[in-house]
Amino acid sequence: MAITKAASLSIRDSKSARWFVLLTVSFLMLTGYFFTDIMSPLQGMLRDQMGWSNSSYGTFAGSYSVLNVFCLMLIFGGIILDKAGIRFTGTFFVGIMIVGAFFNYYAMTDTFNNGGLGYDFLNSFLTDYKPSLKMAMIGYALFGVGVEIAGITVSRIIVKWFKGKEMALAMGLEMACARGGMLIAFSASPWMTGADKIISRPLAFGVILLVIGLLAFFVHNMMDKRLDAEVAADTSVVASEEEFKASDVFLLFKNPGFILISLLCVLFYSAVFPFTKFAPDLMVQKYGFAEEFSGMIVGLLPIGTMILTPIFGAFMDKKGKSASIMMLGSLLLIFSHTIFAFLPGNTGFAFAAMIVLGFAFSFVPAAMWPSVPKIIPESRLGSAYAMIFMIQNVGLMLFPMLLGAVLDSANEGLAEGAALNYTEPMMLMVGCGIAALVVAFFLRVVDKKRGYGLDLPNIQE
Ligand SMILES: NCCCC[C@H](NC(=O)[C@@H](N)CCCCN)C(=O)O
Repeated sequence: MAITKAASLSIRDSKSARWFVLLTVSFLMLTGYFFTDIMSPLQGMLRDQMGWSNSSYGTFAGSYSVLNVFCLMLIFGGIILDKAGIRFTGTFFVGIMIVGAFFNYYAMTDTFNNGGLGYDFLNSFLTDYKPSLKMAMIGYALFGVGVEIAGITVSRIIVKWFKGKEMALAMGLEMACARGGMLIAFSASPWMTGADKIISRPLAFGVILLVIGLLAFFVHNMMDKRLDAEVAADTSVVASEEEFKASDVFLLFKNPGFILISLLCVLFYSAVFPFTKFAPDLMVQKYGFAEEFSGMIVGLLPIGTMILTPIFGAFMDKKGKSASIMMLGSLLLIFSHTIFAFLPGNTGFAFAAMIVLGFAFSFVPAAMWPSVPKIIPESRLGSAYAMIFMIQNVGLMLFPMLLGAVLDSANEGLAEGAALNYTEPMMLMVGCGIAALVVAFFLRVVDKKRGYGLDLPNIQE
């Protein structure tokens, strides 16, 4: 439903109400991102205790996106969101997220690995893959559907409450909270396994946190219901019902701005999230950090972005320049990965590269997500975010698998106990950065030609 004219004040005009709504959904995303990265600093333990190779670990990390890509789950999610609304879609898919997380937890328990429910079945086929890996992949794939559609729903919620107001700041703050979840996962997960290194412990905590996130979403639902009731009762609001058709999804591809922003999204994020899956191990292997601290070094990345994303968001709300900032962010991405790939394994370089990556990972998301409503009409935003996420998920599926496979093949025949060489996997990341920069350049050109206003401020006076 697109609101074409709002005459009287509504609950969304109350600053405290809309910021409170933001708090509830941001907390939900924090819990989701926490679980997403909960296994990332445990790659070494998974190798030692579960017998997972680097390729197996990469396949697990990529399984996050398998259902999203092959079963088009994000497209269905976007259509459900546009048809059934925010409250139903959010609640249902947060539920899926919790179920998936529970399976992922179960895969790591002794109960399962000592022949628990499903073990024999999963052990009966594709015997090269451990049952723990298969069960974890089923869980993570379901979780990936839930958390991605929850993310699309949250983007839609922020547009609903903040359009024409502090939208980039709100999106920046929501992403900052989500990064807070990553930070806790990277720094706390290895410690949570305890002295006896029990992998299932942090996962159990993650499942409980997700349930609390669902409760926070219920609070949002109450506020959303009130806003909808106000809109329905306000006769001065003309709501134009644009009936959504599945074929509309294809219309998105007639829009060059949409194509370029989707491409930028997949290239940029493929060089960030898949990298973070391997980054703690990179810190151990290349820079010689202890396993317990490796996650904390990677945690510098979300810390930086938590501070910078809202600041850049607020800047773009007032001053604009989003298209140019996306180019700058892509350039910094190349610098950072070049340091990881080619400079010596000196800890100073590790910190420097992480800080540069922090700037890149703040610039591009802060500029890109609030740019989507400037390119796509509000009635199709659910489907547009869904399609962008779906294209992005192709990268999130392939790149961890590729990184794991390249890492294994580059280190074939390595002496027992010798450090893994990460140069080749990191060259892949540099390649993504270069391609992202080229796409960001064309996006800026197309913006100038078509007048999307990407370089204009978000706040309408
Ligand atoms: N309101 C902005 C939403 C996008 C934030 C963006 N998240 C994604 O792109 C997700 N599709 C992928 C998240 C993967 C890790 N959980 C972000 O920058 O985090």
